[in-house]
Order: sequence, then C-alpha cells, then structure tokens
Amino acid sequence: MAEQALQINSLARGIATTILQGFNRHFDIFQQITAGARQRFEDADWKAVQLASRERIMLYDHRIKETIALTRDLYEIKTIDPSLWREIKHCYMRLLLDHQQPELAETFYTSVFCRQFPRQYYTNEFIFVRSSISTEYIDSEETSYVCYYPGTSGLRESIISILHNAGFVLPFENLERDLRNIYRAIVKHYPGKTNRKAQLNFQLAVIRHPFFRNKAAYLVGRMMNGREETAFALPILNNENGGLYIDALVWGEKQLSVVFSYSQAYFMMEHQVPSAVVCFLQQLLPRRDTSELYSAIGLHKQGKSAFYRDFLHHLKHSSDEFVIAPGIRGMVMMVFTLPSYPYVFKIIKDKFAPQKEFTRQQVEEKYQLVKRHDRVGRMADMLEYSNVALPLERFDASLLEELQETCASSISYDTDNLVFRHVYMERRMIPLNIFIETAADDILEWVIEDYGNAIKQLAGANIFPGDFLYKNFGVTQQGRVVFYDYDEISYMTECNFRKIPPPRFPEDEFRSEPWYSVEPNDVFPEEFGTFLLSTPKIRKTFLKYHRNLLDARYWQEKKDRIKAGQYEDVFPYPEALRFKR
Ligand SMILES: Nc1ncnc2c1ncn2[C@@H]1O[C@H](COP(=O)(O)OP(=O)(O)OP(=O)(O)O)[C@@H](O)[C@H]1O
Repeated sequence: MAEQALQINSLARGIATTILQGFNRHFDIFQQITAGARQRFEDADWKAVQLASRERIMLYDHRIKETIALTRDLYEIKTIDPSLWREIKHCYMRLLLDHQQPELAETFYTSVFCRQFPRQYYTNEFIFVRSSISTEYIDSEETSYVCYYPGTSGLRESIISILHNAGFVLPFENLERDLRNIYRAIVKHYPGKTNRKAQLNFQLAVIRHPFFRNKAAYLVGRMMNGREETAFALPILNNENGGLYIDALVWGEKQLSVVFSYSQAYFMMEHQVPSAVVCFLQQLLPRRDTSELYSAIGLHKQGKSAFYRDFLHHLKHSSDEFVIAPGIRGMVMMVFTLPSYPYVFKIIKDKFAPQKEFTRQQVEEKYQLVKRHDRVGRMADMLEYSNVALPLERFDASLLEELQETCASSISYDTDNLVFRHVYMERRMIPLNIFIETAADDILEWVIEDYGNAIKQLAGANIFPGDFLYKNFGVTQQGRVVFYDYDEISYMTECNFRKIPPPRFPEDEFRSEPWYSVEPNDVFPEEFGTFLLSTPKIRKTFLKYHRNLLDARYWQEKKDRIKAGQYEDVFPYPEALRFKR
C-alpha cells in the first residue's frame, strides 16, 4: 500500500514538473517575443510588429498541445485517474511556491487539464477554479515601477530620468521641445501652483518598461500631488528618420482608459512579474478589471481565466435572468446578456439566414482573425469559451425557447445547467442603431462622425467590415464607436472597389438586376448611401465628415497604400492632445 502511494506520488511529481516546464518554456518564448518590441519600434519595422503580435497570440495553444503530447508520451496517460490528478495538482501547487508567475502557471495547468478531460472534473479539486497562491508582493530583481521626485530634482530632470530609464537607444529629435510641451501640458492641470515648488509635492511613479503597441511606445504612470493622484501616459513615436519624439500627454483615468481599451491590440510590455504590473495598472484604472488588464499586456489567457472567475462569482451574488440582448436579432449569432453584468454572450446559430452564404467554420475563422489582427481601438476583443455551464433557472423563458430553436446543436442539459458547446463573450455596448434613435442633435453629429472615423481607421488597418449597418456597431462606455459583427469582414486587399458604370440605356436604371457584371469581391461604395443615410439629419452629418466613404477612389487609394506597405497612424487619444512639432 505504502509502496503504491509512493509510486503515485513520484508519478504525480513527474507530471506536475513536466507541465510546469511546459509553462516555463511558454513564458520564456513569450518574453523573448515581447523583448523584441523595443528593437522593432526603433527600427520602425511595422510589418515585424504585426507578425510578432500575431505569433505571440498563437503561442499559448501550441505550448498546451505540446505539453499534453509530452505528458502522454512520457507517462502514458490516456484516461483520467482522479486520485492521481488530485495528487498532481498538489505537487504543482508546491512547485509554485517561489514562482514569479504563479497565477499564469495555474491557468496553464488548468488549460492542460481541461483540454484532456471531461467537464465533470472541472472543480477546484482538479483545476484552479480559484487561485491557490497570492501574487501580492512577489519579488523580482527589478521593481515594476520607479518613483521620481520633481519636488527635489525638478520636473524637467524627473522627466529626463524617466525617458533615460526607459532605455531607448535612438535619440529624441528635439528633447527640449518635448520637455517644454510636457511641462506646459502638466501646468494646465495645476493652475497657479507650478511656480511655487512647495505647493507641488509631486511624486511620479512610472512603470519601468515602455508599453509597445503598433507604431508607439507608451510610458505609463501616475502623478501624485498631495492627496491628488492622476494617471498619465506619454506616447512616444518614431519619426522614421532616426529620432523619437513625445506625441502627447495622456492625462487622467478617462483618457488612459481608451489607451487600454479592449478594442485595442495587446501591448508588448516586458516584465518578469506581470501580476505586479497589473496591480499597478489597476490603481490607475480602477474601472478596468484584472481580466482586461492581463489581456491588455498580452496575457489574454490569464484575462480569460480572471474573467471567468469574476463571472461565476457575480452569478452567485446576483439573481437576475439572462435575456435576449436588446437590438435587432442576428442572422448568424444568438446574442444574450445578463443585465447586471456588462457583457454579452454570443452563440453561433445552427442555420444562418439565406443571404449569409458561409459556414460555421468560416464564422469562427473570422472571429479568430479579429483576435489576431490589430483592432485599432475599433473592434471589440472577445473571449472564447468551450463547454460553459450556466444555471438553467437563470434563463428567461423566451430566451430559452429561442436558444432551443436556433442553437440546438450548441446546447445540452446537465442536471440544473445549460451547457454551451461554444460561446463568445464580449463587452456590452449600446448598439448604434438604438443609440441613434434617442440621440440629441449634437450627440448624433458626434456619433456619426465617430462612426465614419471607425470605418476609416478599420480600413487603414486593412479591415473591410463588409456590413456597415448601424446595428453592427456599438457605443462603448468611453463614448467610442466600435464594430462587433465580424462574420462578413474581409481584408481590404481582397476587395475590388469599383465605381458603378454609367447606364447604357435610360431603362438600365429601372432594371431589378444590375446592367454590369459583378464579381464576388466587388464593392460599390456609392451604394453605401442607400442604407446608411436613412434620415436627413444623419445624411447631412455623414456627408459633412465622410462624403469620401461613398467614393470608390477613396477606398482604392487606401487599399493601394496598404499594398505598398504603408501603415496608417491611429492614435488612441484625441487629436487635440497631440503636441505641435
Ligand atoms: N457587444 C455587444 N453589445 C451589445 N449588444 C450586442 C453586442 N454584440 C451584439 N449585440 C446585439 O446582438 C445583435 C446581433 O449581434 P451580431 O451583429 O454580432 O450578430 P450577427 O448574427 O453576426 O448579425 P448580422 O445578422 O448582422 O450578421 C446586434 O445587432 C446587437 O443588437
């Protein structure tokens, strides 16, 4: 008996060690790709930036598969042996005692387990439904942030030190000018105080490493003046001529929150202890949950795991029902929400409306494309889950009926739960068609302008939304228009933008069929007006700001620029914040 226990124990230790080695390897490769961000930024190698971003997102699944294959090969695991796996989890927990990324390693373990074994074992006995270890005050050789004291060394010197510590190799094209710009921008926020040193009891705490994304690097921190605390970021750009410059001062939680939005691509930000970075960021952005912050720094699987924990906790402590999401029903997706929780749940329907000529697999591929693509602040990130069990009693009767009608192949019943084979979860927004219905004139003008900007920025990032209808866009809490219906997107470079040929005879215009031939990838921007410019007010605003969206030449030129390898600038902060150069 004792010998058998010993055997189980040594087998468990072996398997736990193999899984942890799998995670360590994953994190090493993740760090290597992340560490390359500085070079890519300084070389202005934007193509490499996009490739690295895509590669890093896909790493996790490769490592999970590899680790499962290895444990199966080494230990001949075929079916689950519950007592062995209980022991493996204990061994794994012991191995994590001094680990610097224990929460990530736990998630990795859970993924390895869940990919192999059935749902009835997804309990805290076998996986990390709850984390078993605290990530507070984990030590690493370098601290996550550095403090500066403008009260003693002066604001100018402090900013110079911050830039110096960020470790850029390229020089700044005109540092004096940038320092003046920052100084002026800060002064605006402290009227009347800047000349009196004693009143400015500043402390600046800045995350040591820059956050790289697309064509920018952001230095992120907080400024403390007495009891006042303000989050800020300094976006740094490359002039592509051997020099760097500071483009703006992003000031306060609201502005910074847009920089860290779920509709942006993930940052590349190097640190041995991500939990410390997330903890710091949470102080700057208390309204962003840990899930979003982990995702923001590229640890989207941790984001997913944190989200799910939070969601289960919320379910336990709420009593409202899942209901059909307000708005126009999807022809591809069945969308529902829990009013007390700011997310929607999307299930792919069994059958699509006839005009949707694609398959379930193609829809999934489009969603994956968005996950890996630069979302430029205009496409919502989504969390994808398999086998999600939700309490049946929390489903509104009409929702349940509609789910059964439209998604039967994706749902099953397990005692008191409804189990979804596959779900996308996404931040809830106000569908633009609903927002427009009640918007006052000035708000309508602003939202239509932003809607057009969203389309233009997506186009600049090589995304053609396919379906421009207002119902496919939402308005976020920060008041930005974001696209969320991905089933018809394609790359701009795959589209053929055409002007409608003139009619050959006057009767042509009255025919039900076009008088010209149309290939599958042809797009006629002149036609957008028919369904977008529904009311005079919308028409007037749209044409004021975005008349060019109805012109095939505009689209073709954008496409040509992408083909020529030009990457458009998209700033996650208002144009008005940008410094003059
Ligand atoms: N993130 C979200 N926040 C709020 N509501 C949403 C969200 N995503 C979807 N909805 C609601 O669900 C509806 C259908 O969603 P979605 O557009 O993703 O489905 P679809 O089947 O792809 O649509 P379509 O028929 O246009 O292809 C939307 O029109 C909107 O009312």
